[in-house]
Amino acid sequence: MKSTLIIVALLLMLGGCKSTGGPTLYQQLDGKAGIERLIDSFINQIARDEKIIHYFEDANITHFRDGFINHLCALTDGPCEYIGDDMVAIHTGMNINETDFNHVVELLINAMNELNINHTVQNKVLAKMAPLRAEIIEI
Ligand code: HEM
Repeated sequence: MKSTLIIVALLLMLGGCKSTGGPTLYQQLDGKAGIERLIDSFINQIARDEKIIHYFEDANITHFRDGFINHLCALTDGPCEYIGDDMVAIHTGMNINETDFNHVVELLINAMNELNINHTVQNKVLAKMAPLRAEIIEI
């Protein structure tokens, strides 16, 4: 738990770094099919989590799934254009605190572990997401 938080904090600082050459992160995640598997596992994690599920009480899960898949595809340099609302617009009013944000990141890590995604790739995914936290926490 503690080490996860330290890793997330470090990744926050690394968030601006770009990789050069080689397969895209999208390809390393096994493309669209891999991202779909990951988000399905992530949604299962959220559904089982008593601390987080209440945020999703009024959410349309199919819409959330499609939006998150598309967003992650674009974020990992895949062939997608995210056309949903921006992160601030979506999360405004949810009052997500830092603890819950970190917990959701842990659920995503659980999902990546469940799918045996290697830790180098996991860290790259987290590094892409870390800069978004300011657009999501306590807004
Ligand atoms: C870096 C972390 C996060 C990212 C990248 C992210 C991204 C997204 C995306 C792409 C969507 C769907 C957009 C669409 O409608 O097309 C979404 C929806 C949502 N997110 Fe997040 N999110 C993050 C963290 C969180 C956290 C920590 C929570 C709650 C604790 C949360 C709660 C929600 C909820 C409830 C919705 C559904 C809103 C609705 O449809 O009514 N998100 N998020």
